[in-house]
Amino acid sequence: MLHLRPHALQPQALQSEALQPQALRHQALRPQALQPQALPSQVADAGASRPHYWKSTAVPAASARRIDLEERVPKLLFVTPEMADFVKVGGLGEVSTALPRALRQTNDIRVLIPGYRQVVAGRRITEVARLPPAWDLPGCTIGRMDMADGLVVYVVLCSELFERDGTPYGDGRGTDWDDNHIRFARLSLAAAEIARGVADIGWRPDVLHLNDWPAGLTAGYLAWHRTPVPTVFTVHNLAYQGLFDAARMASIGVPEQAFRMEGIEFYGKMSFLKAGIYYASHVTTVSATYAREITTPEFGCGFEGLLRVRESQNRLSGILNGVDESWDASRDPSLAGHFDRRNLQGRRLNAVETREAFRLGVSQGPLFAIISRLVQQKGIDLAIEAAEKIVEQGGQIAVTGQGEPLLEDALRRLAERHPGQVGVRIGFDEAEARRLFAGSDFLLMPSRFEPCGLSQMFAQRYGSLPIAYRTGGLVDTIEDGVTGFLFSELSCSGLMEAVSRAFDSFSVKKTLLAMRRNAMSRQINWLQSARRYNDVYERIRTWGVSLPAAF
Ligand SMILES: Nc1ncnc2c1ncn2[C@@H]1O[C@H](COP(=O)(O)OP(=O)(O)O[C@H]2O[C@H](CO)[C@@H](O)[C@H](O)[C@H]2O)[C@@H](O)[C@H]1O
Repeated sequence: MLHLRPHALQPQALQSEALQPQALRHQALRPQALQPQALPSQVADAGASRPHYWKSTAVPAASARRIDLEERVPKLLFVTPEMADFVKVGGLGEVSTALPRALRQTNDIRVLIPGYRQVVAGRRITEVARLPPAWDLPGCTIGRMDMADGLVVYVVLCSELFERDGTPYGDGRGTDWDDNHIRFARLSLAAAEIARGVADIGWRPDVLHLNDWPAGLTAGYLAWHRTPVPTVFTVHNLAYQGLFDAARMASIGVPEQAFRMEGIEFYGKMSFLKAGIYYASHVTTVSATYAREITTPEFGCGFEGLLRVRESQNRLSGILNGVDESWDASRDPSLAGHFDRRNLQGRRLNAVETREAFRLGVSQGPLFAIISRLVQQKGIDLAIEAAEKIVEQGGQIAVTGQGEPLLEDALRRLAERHPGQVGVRIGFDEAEARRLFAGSDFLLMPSRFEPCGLSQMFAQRYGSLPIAYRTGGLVDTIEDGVTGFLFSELSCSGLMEAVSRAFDSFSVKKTLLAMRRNAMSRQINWLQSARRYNDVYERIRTWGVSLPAAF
């Protein structure tokens, strides 16, 4: 029996998520639900992506060797709702750009992403397969893009679902799309059908790597269709659960038997996140500490019981994210001044430019940065409280990010109260963020929970020392007093205790310089993460897939 309890950590964005009761539509379609039809044969240009050896039986010796090698390279489909090459809302977008590229060295990895406007606009895309409608999911086309560096990206083309103004998840003003269950079921079913070979794109993955709730239902479709393809489900943030009214199950082909605790039911709703956790062969999350934390009631958001079971089965691991090579202060084209850990002079130019951009006065005091999605998770309210004291002590603060309107407003008001001392730019400009990492002295990151966190690692790489709550990936990446500052009590006074130590270090230049150098010396890269993922892929391929008995 699993012990599930309501969770307290759900961000507001989710509370508005598609929970309105909806009539059970198209119930008559359900029996056919588990038998998606064969695809139409008009597959344009599929040959282009199909390895030649699939076409020919007479293979010359040299090609045979190549084929042998090709066949031994694992084929991975990486399914994600965002990718910074095209569009990102936060850290998942960064991961989806960097990790597949690191994994390319040892795998034939391809990415599958929805065809948002930002993905398809002005790009050359080759149609490789068509998928018919299923339940309330409209038909779609699978397109293929070859990125400049050779990475293959498949795109689920369905303009009525994906080509909208806004973010991948909503209108960009805080409201999620009401048909997100259809949109991400479409993505997930496309992934499952590629794995089954029903969507013949001339390539079939050995393993699927699914990311966050928008891809979670893939594992469910595979189980319900009895397709023994191993899957890894990565939780980037347990607080986003893809919760929808159970009345919507029929519209996306979720079988009735799946609506139970040993399935996708979660406190009377259906959860795409739970589909991923329950049906995937292996669950990973993005740091070792968060992997432990989510098995506890404090951080488990109600999934701790199931996650404890996965842990006991050796099917839960924490794999730390990396930092990609573009984070190199000696040659980053976004920076106003270049530097490295031996010569930090160039940092000053970034500080000057940042102070100008954020309308801060000239100052000898420390510059604190906040570079974040502006959501409850990130402890922005604590930072705002602490800001008053930081300014009193001679510090300045530059904030960039966007998110919940209430937090955006509170930050604007903070800047109005402290002209020249606090600068706030709502929105997100990657180059400006990089200059801020490179020009600030400290990064404020009092996240209430943090699965891994990338910003603290970017800050360290650019010599800005993170000040963070002792939680999740922050524990695994910040050494207190050496490469940043950690505090243990989640309150304004807890944060201020670490801020005081930061002020102290700022006044002793030798200490500050030593800490900056320590932080910049941290060796964290995506190849380390890729090796760990490879171990997981290898293990689940060896173990095979056990399908749930009920289906
Ligand atoms: N308004 C904005 N628009 C666009 N980009 C913005 C932005 N605000 C910040 N960013 C950028 O997004 C990234 C933030 O990544 P984080 O990992 O710190 O948090 P996030 O909560 O998004 O990611 C979740 O997934 C990642 C990836 O696994 C985990 O590290 C993390 O703990 C988890 O919460 C940084 O690259 C930052 O520069």
